[in-house]
Amino acid sequence: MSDLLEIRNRIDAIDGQILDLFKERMSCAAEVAEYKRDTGKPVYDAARERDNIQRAADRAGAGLEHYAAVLESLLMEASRDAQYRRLGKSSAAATTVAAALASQPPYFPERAFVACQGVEGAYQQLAVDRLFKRANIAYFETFDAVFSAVERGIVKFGVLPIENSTAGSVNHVFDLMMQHDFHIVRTCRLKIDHNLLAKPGQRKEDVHIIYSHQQAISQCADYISTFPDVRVHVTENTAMAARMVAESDRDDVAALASAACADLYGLEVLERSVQDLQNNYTRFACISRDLTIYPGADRSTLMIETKHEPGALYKVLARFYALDINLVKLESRPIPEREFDFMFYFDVDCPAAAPEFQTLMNSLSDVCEEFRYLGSYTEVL
Ligand SMILES: O=C(O)C(=O)C[C@]1(C(=O)O)C=C[C@@H](O)C=C1
Repeated sequence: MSDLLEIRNRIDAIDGQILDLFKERMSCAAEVAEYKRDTGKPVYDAARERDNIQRAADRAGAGLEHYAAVLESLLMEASRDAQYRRLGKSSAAATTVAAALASQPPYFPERAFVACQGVEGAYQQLAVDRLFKRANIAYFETFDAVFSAVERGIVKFGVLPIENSTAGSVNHVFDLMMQHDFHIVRTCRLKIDHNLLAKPGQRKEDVHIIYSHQQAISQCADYISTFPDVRVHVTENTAMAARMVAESDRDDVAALASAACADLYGLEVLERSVQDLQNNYTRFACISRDLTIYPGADRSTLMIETKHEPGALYKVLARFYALDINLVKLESRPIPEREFDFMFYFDVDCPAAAPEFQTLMNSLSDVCEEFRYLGSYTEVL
């Protein structure tokens, strides 16, 4: 058996040779970039890349072809990246981000006219209060109406729930994102405590109907299962549920809603914090029609449609990896009227002004079918 140290010495020597060749390859890339500057040829050449990958796989032979293909892709990834940097080429998305950064306002507004779904007391309203010091709130019946109000300029901002730590993403909101034009300018995270609310004097033992929003029902599923005989009614939001209980002439109904709703609708809290997991948080997005990047924006959201081929998502992820950009959320939603085609939402952790973010914006279109930049923002905790 060979000595480990001796094998490692051989590996080090091989790595040295590979690195020398890598540097040589990268200086060829620089020459190619100059050629492309003079001729106006695009940096990305899909046919050439396909041939290179095939050649590498064939040459590596059985058992190694996959590794060789991945290695060749990574080499070309680095080559493309260096070429983009050298040429200082700016994609439409990178230009948009640069322009927004150049006209950055000094701070996030304290007062605003804001749209949210539901009625007074809904968690969205609590999120608006977390995001703005003083907000005039316009309530709409649906999430779609909130997007439309922002899109049409009726309000400057809209606030929508996007994900919950217990029940997951608010799929409906993600689906609507595909249909509307908007930007995310801030997000916030709110601790959510659901309470069992009923009319004064009502006993928990007599409750036979519970009203609440689907998300709250999911977050309290174990609690609801402790009621021996109860029917669950889904409402548009939790505050609506509280209002229905207050207006009902029955004496066996209760709502799962915020404690604020008890005061608002003259109800009593029969039981506090009844969600299954005490660590229950919801993230809300503050959207606006215009792209504004406020100071401190260190998170961005991208909507990406990948090619329908093996490794398509991997190539996008490799871009983040190559630029050392951390991914904090990845969500996929089916694209309507297309069979098993998906839209991916990525939240990335990277200051909007960082050079690697500019590089990302410049090079994403090479590895995906389409992408939309939804904005860069700060998350308020
Ligand atoms: O051959 C080219 O046109 C290059 O730009 C070089 C290279 C490579 O590194 O091999 C890089 C990018 C292209 O997409 C194809 C190939």
